[in-house]
Amino acid sequence: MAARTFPEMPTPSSLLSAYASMSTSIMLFRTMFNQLFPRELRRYVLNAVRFYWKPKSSKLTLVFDEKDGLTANHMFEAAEAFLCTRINPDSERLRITKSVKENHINVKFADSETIADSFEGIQVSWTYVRQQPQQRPGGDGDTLDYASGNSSSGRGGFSPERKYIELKFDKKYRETIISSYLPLILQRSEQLQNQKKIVKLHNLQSYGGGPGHKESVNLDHPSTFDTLAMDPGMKKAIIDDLNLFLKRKEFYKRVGKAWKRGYLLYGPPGTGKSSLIAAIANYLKFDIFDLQLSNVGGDSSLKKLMLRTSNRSILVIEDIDCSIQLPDRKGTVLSKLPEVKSGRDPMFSLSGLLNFIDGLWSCCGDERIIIFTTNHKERLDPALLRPGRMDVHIHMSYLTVDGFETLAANYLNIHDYHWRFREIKELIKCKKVTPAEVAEELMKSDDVDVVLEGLVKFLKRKKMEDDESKDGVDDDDEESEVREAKKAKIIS
Ligand SMILES: Nc1ncnc2c1ncn2[C@@H]1O[C@H](COP(=O)(O)OP(=O)(O)OP(=O)(O)O)[C@@H](O)[C@H]1O
Repeated sequence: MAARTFPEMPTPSSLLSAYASMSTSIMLFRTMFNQLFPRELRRYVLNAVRFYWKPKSSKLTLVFDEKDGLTANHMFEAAEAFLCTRINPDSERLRITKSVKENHINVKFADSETIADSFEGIQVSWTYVRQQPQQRPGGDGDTLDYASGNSSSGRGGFSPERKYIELKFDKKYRETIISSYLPLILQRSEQLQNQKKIVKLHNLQSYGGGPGHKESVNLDHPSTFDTLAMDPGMKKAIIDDLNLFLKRKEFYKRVGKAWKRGYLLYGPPGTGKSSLIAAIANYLKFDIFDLQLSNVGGDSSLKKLMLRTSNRSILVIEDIDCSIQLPDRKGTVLSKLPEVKSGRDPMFSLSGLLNFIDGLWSCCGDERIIIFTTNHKERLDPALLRPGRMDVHIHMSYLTVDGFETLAANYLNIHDYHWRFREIKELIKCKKVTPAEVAEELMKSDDVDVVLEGLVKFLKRKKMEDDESKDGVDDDDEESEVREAKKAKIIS
């Protein structure tokens, strides 16, 4: 068998000299390259190579910075509010906030947490990022104003803390996300803000208050449409009307009318006019501006007060017949201003007032509701009652059987039946009694049987007194209704 021959193996010294000459050539080439191509050109070429060779990402990231320059970025706030409703149950870190004025605790997602969401089948992921203040290059130990996040030096220094939210998704859904998902987030966050809104009661006074006088307080009135004792059909009609009003921004613009709605609430005292106003405010989350017309000196003072009201609010003028000079249908003045101070013009006509408010709100008012209340609808200027002036007239009447059931559920927690109900309902049907009177009877004890027995006695007594004093007085006379209800309120 012939012996196998191997090519001649390089010796270690020849390998070493080849390596040395190659290194020398590379160094020589590098030096020549550096000398021939300036640094900027080299960087440019390198970047170009990197750009074209880098694998392209299929993901797009949208960044919602907390601030847009010096102003708050509404999109950041909206995303933050929206994400509170999307927190994963297995989150490991959450932020908790609450301001003194808020009466609830906010649970928010914390830095570095990621939340997954989906929209029309598109998977997206949200990340909250908080960048600590960083020293800028060129800084030489400048101080940082932690309150404002500003550096005290113009050169270098610290960049302030930066908070932002990142939204990542597949690039091909860019249009859908920007034109549909983001508007949805804005809309949801508005709804959430609205739910949390604390309704305020503002007192519109032209003369200002004394020391310690508060112009606005939180409206703590618990009245809602659920707690209101009134005809269920009427309640539904009011809610539908409010909902329609809210939806009709474009409609009002199209027909060239101020986006406002006027309600006239009338009926005897104690039938729930104020409670209905509070229920409307709580339902819409609109602030209430209470205007005492008797305190208003004239047009200019009224204008100033009106300019203090805000959009999405209810302007309330209670007991309109007592606070303004009202000519009756024949033109004679029925009620006078309690006090006419010198220099003021007391001669407001309600129609004039409405014209004035219309004019003002057409140019600078949105989503406004105006509510007048009166115990004497028959005294109002007919011009005010014409269609188109006050859009809805609501008669708050005496307690009905349905209304009693609502009160029994609210005050006594009885939602179905009690053996006393039959007798009580019969008495309510044949005797005019206000919800306020019955509500007061229902609060007299914690014992349901004692309370209902007391109510039966009260209704019987009222019926007896009424039968005795009736003597030909017309029951339909609204004046007598009011007198009677007022008397009952004082006695109880
Ligand atoms: N319809 C109602 N439903 C529930 N509670 C009512 C109703 N009406 C009156 N009440 C009770 O009676 C109290 C007085 O009622 P409210 O002040 O709303 O009546 P009003 O019609 O505005 O009276 P006034 O004309 O004297 O201002 C309320 O705090 C509430 O507890």
